[in-house]
Amino acid sequence: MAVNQSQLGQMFEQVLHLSKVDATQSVAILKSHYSDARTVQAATDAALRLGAKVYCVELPAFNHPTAMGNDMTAYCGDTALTGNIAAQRALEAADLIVDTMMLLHSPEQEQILKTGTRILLAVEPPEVLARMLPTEEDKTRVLAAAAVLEKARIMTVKSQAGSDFRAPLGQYPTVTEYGYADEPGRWDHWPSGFLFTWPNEDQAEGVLVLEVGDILLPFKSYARERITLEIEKGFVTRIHGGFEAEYLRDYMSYFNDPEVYGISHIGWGLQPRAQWTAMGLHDKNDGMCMDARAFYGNFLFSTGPNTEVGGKRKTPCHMDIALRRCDIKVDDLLVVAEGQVVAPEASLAR
Ligand SMILES: O=c1ccc(O)c[nH]1
Ligand SMILES: [Fe+2]
Repeated sequence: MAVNQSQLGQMFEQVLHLSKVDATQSVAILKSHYSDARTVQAATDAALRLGAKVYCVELPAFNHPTAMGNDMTAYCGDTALTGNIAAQRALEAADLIVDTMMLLHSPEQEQILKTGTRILLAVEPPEVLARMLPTEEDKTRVLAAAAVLEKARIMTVKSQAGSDFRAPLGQYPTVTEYGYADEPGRWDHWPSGFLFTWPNEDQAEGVLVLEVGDILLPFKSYARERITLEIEKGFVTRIHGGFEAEYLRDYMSYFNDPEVYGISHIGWGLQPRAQWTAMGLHDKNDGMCMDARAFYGNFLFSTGPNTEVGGKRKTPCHMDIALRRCDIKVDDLLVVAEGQVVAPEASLAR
């Protein structure tokens, strides 16, 4: 199926309106040659219709010689903006940046946000954007869960498969993603609908067991056999299982950087329109598979960079791993029970 340009333009108008775009605002459309032309056009037309002053910043693509695959989360940190001070200043001048080329997990993104500029990432295929068009109800639910997470001192995750993971919290902030950038200095991603934080440095510990069907990004694969990760002092120390464990070990060791094993963001999915099955219906080059990160009731954990919140780990290897059927507790509150969101009440999808 395909979204027509008129529909896509109307959707962008809705999301940019939620992102507080109006005649008082300037909007920069950040792109590179690989940006989706339909998305760039729709964002530009919508911002103009909302009365904003619109400009485009096009950057020559950046490719690191060691980067593998086309998923934009496969190589994090250095981007087409790295070192391009003039372009960064041009972007910092905007009230809102629609990012169609991916700055996420780069220090430059943090520097731009600190100036008060808002960033909305939109790199998924238009049809995926359409299926998960953000709503104010999404924001209400995600913020309700964030109110619990930001006060928590520990997150624990258990599962029938054998996961038994503990992450002391408090050193890092809670990050929410509800699909639009409506506050000064806010980054968000359309589509999304989940929340996360980072474990205190060097304190996460225990075992995470990927069960058959759990998702590994950027591989864009469903695990077909169990993979067991042992975590000590905030780092993955052992990865065991069969072929898929070997594949994960080999991939991570390729970067030849001990920091790739650090536990990065951890949280859970609250988007009922995101589907666990969606990844199986898309090609690997169709975006970054936000369905996997956002599907309702997942436990999403990740490894590698934590520069997004001022952490010291700037490493290019970023694994996002979504587990089903986990029990997730923040302090003593069970928020997800065997993959079903159970609390807080205001975070439940009706
Ligand atoms: O929306 C996103 C996308 C990727 C990621 O690593 C975090 N959040
Ligand atoms: Fe991630």
